[in-house]
Amino acid sequence: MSQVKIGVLLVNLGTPEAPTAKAVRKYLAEFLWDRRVVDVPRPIWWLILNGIILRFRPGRVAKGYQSIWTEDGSPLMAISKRQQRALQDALDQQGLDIPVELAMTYGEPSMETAGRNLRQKGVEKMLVLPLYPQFSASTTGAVFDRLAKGLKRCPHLPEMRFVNEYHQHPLYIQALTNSVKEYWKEHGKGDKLMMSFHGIPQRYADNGDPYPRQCKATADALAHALDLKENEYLCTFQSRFGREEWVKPYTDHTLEDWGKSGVKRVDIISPAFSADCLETLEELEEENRENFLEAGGKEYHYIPCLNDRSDHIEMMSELVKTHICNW
Ligand SMILES: C=CC1=C(C)c2cc3[nH]c(cc4nc(cc5[nH]c(cc1n2)c(C)c5CCC(=O)O)C(CCC(=O)O)=C4C)c(C)c3C=C
Ligand SMILES: [Fe+2]
Ligand SMILES: [Fe+2]
Repeated sequence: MSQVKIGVLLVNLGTPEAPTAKAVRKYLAEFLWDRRVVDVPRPIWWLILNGIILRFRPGRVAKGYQSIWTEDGSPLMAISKRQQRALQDALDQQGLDIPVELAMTYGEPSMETAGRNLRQKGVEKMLVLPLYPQFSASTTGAVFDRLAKGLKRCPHLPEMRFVNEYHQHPLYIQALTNSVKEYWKEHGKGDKLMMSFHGIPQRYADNGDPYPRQCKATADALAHALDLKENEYLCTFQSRFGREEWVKPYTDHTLEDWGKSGVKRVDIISPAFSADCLETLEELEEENRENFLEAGGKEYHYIPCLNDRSDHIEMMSELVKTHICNW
């Protein structure tokens, strides 16, 4: 390894500062104005976003955040901070002098704040690790854009490396496998394992976004590691937004079909999220549970995200070491 100091920038999406309509409006206004997320031409989108979405959605979504909010704030933020500290400890314990900072694509801590902190610690080479196992232009691509924007006025750029994805990394698949096996050991095994990934519009996939293909590859690798037969698991997509078609099969529709067709127990895991968040704790734990049970299902088991599990942190540490090799 070189003598020049290397630092790690861990990045996730961002979350509202409070579970209030005002804070959610501020968050959604920034997030949904990003062309990587919504690519509708700006004048039309400005009217829809400001005239409709930011008027009605924040109040409803704030109620969702209220139902999952913790003493340490939004789960996504609290867990991301724990991940940052745990990765820092893991690198320290290996005798590696590599500072780790956390940044969010939207809101705080911003790329500017985190970058400044790394610079103050003497970092000249920066490894950017977006915590999205599957590459999507709407998430990983947005990290890249936001980073470039944050560095626009920087007079001396750090040298950079960027982790695009790790959807089939053996330690990622291993950590997912461990979490499912541990869950089954404690709670027994369901009739089916649903692997529910956050969706994207089908049009984005048609235009070349590799995300759904990588989600399916993750799902198959996990099923293989768990020794599941084809009819024992399914890769589905959740969290639709807007009216256009999103990648299928849809999580909610599938759960309804399964409930109606006599599937008694479903176990559900969401491998695209490195930390539990609104989309898992509210949409999967609460909303979709109800969908399945109302359709006739009997038992619904949500398996938590990898969060700050030690095997997840070990995977991050290995990713860091591999990507800084010969630098
Ligand atoms: C895991 C990867 C994610 C992809 C891919 C993704 C794509 C994507 N998302 C939206 C719109 C919304 N997503 C929202 C919440 C949200 N999304 C992700 C991750 C991915 N999104 C996370 C981790 C979260 C939760 C944040 C939290 O605070 O807990 C929301 C906000 C909630 C709501 O209003 O429903 C929106 C909106 C689009 C349009 C998109 C792909 C184009
Ligand atoms: Fe999203
Ligand atoms: Fe959602």
